[in-house]
Amino acid sequence: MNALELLEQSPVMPVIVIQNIDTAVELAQALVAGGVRSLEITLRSDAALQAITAISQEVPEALVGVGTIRNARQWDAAVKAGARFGVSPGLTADIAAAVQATGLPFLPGVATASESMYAADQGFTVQKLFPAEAVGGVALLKALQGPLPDIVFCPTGGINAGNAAKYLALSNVKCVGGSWLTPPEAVLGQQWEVITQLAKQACEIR
Ligand SMILES: O=C(O)C(=O)C[C@H](O)[C@H](O)COP(=O)(O)O
Repeated sequence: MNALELLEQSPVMPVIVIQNIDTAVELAQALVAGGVRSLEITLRSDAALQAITAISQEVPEALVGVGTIRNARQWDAAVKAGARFGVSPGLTADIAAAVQATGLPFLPGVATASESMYAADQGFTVQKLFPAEAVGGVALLKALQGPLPDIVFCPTGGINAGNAAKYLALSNVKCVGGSWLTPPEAVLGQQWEVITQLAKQACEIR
């Protein structure tokens, strides 16, 4: 699977923080039950790598990736743990080289035309616009379409059920990312039906 095919899996990619390893597998199952297969597990918690391994072993329908990659060591560790794609808030030369060595789909974060051009130069033409709402959102994406028509974006940061459709209507957007499918209180309270409903609603946006 390449990065474009990854974005075509569902209109929303959940950005997930696993605080308690015991919730990882059931959370993944709840999202998959709602039709969301590609799961970005961020490296923002100590349980993240363990969660990536547990989900990749126990939820075969899920496509598990890693988020918040900030250096090449983290990428290598996540791939070893079972991550099949990666997402980063930005891009460094070291990360680009480490990702290229694995050949796995990867969405580098960009916030400006120059960053987008740098990432494309490194071979990444499918990118995450981050933090989407803060850096210009829909207006910025429309403006980038003229000079950078071949770049495809997954905007993330400040996107929710209320504004996702505006993004998904743009021709240079194939998917949006967001944490709203996994509200911490629903995850900690193990309200899996709530998560499944949020995932179902997300699949209907467009
Ligand atoms: O952790 C990462 O990998 C990031 O780069 C940032 C996240 O994608 C956004 O923080 C999600 O944004 P919200 O949906 O507004 O919560």
